[in-house]
This record gives sequence, C-alpha cells and structure tokens, in this order.
Amino acid sequence: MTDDFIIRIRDLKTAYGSHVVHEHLDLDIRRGEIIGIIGPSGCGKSVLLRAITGLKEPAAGSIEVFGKRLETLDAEERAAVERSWGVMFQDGALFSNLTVRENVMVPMKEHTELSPQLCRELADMKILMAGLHADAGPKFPSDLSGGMRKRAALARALALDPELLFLDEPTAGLDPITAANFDALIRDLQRALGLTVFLVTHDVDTLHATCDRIAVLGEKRVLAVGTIDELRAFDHPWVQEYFGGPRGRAAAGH
Ligand SMILES: Nc1ncnc2c1ncn2[C@@H]1O[C@H](COP(=O)(O)OP(=O)(O)OP(=O)(O)O)[C@@H](O)[C@H]1O
Repeated sequence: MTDDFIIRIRDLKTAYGSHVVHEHLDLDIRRGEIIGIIGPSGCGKSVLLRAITGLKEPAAGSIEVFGKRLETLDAEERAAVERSWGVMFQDGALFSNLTVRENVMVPMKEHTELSPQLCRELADMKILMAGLHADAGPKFPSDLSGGMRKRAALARALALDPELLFLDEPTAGLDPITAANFDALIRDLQRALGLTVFLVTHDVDTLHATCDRIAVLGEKRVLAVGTIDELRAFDHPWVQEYFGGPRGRAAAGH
C-alpha cells in the first residue's frame, strides 16, 4: 500500500441480520488529515467507525489500517494495532465508578506494563492536554459538566499516544462556545501530535473549523469525498441541502 493512506477500505459490506448498512463502500484516509464523516441519521457513520476499529465484523470487503487487515493478525499483532489508535465514543463511554484519572489509566493498564505511578503521571498529562484542570483528575464523571466529560473522554482516547484518533460526534450536546473550543482543541492536538483524525459529526461548524476533507455517507456507501468547496459543488440533493440550507450557509458565513 502507499504510505499516504492510513486507512483503506474496499467494497465494504456490513449488515445486522438482513439489514444491510453498507454495501460497496470505498474510502481512503490520508495520513495526517482530519476527515469529517457526515450523512443522514442512521446512514451508518458509527457502524463504519466500529467496523474500522474491529468492533463490527464486515460481511464482505476489506479494511486495511496501517496497511494491515485486522482479521489476518494474531492476538499480539492486533493488540499492537489497537494501541496505535484512540477512540472517543459518542456518549464518552467513561466508567462512572472510576475517577477521570482512573478512566485515562484504563488503556494504559490494559496495553502496557508501565508502573501505576508512571500511569498516574501520564494520565495527569493527558488530562491537561485535553484542556482540563489538573484538579479534574480525582473527580468522577458525574461531577463534571458535559463539555468536561467530553474532554475527559478525549484524554482517555489520547492515553496511548495514538497515531489515529476516532471521534464520534464530539461536539454533540455542547453549547456553541464549548463546541467551538473543542473544535479548536482537536485542530491544535492534530497539528501538535501529527494525528490522523476520523471525525463523525453532524455539526457544520465543526467541519469548517477542523476538517481537511469530508466524506459523505449515503445509499449504503461513500457518495463523495472532498473539501467543503468541492462538496458544495457536488450535485446530490442531501449534500446540496446540507451545505446550502440555513445552517450550512450560516456556518460558511453567507
Ligand atoms: N447493534 C445494532 N444492531 C442492529 N442494528 C444496528 C446496530 N447498530 C446500528 N444498527 C443499525 O445500523 C444503521 C446505522 O447506524 P449508525 O449508528 O451507524 O448510524 P449513524 O449514521 O451513526 O446515525 P446517527 O447520525 O443518528 O448517530 C441504523 O439503521 C441502525 O439501526
């Protein structure tokens, strides 16, 4: 494979029973880009994320991540690949009975042999990187605001210094100012750490603020991939409505 692509998906099919979610889906993701994944509710954005990260087994087709097909790897090789990505799920998926610091330490304990003391120090660093104050570490998720919980989930996704970050609707449910701050944080982290970011979103402002390219999912496949300007010129009713409707126009500043 070319080194330019960190993820390469070919002719993917996924299904739950007789319900086909994706069919003939192709997508290439470039190393170092932030790619936004958009599409109508239920079109399969989260399922695509789950398929790439090995949580949903494809019915057909191939997914290569870092040039490797997960299903061909033995347990050790697969664990090595899993250490190279971080995932922030839609609802944050923090363990409510663990503090923020303990949540961030979970992947470290699972995937490394680092001492508890070093894990604690690294977790505190990730908490700061995600824009939380150090005093958030001993707090429980229920003590945090929605925006802070998202940052805690981001800190956990960064726990193992991933090359590849998956974010599922990171700004959903946040007020516009908190959401804009989160967008800026994602962009800053991507630049500082050289991350590749797979970002599922409905938020047009987030696309403008963060994404290099956008993939539109629909009709069980990727309908189009490109910059916002390229997609605006794409002749498809949903895409036209998305970028040309009131929210799309407001986000574009006209
Ligand atoms: N565990 C599951 N069992 C059965 N069907 C599922 C399961 N998970 C997802 N689906 C179905 O797969 C389809 C795609 O779901 P998915 O959550 O990926 O959509 P989405 O594009 O992320 O939607 P949204 O924007 O609303 O979050 C939906 O029809 C959903 O009902």
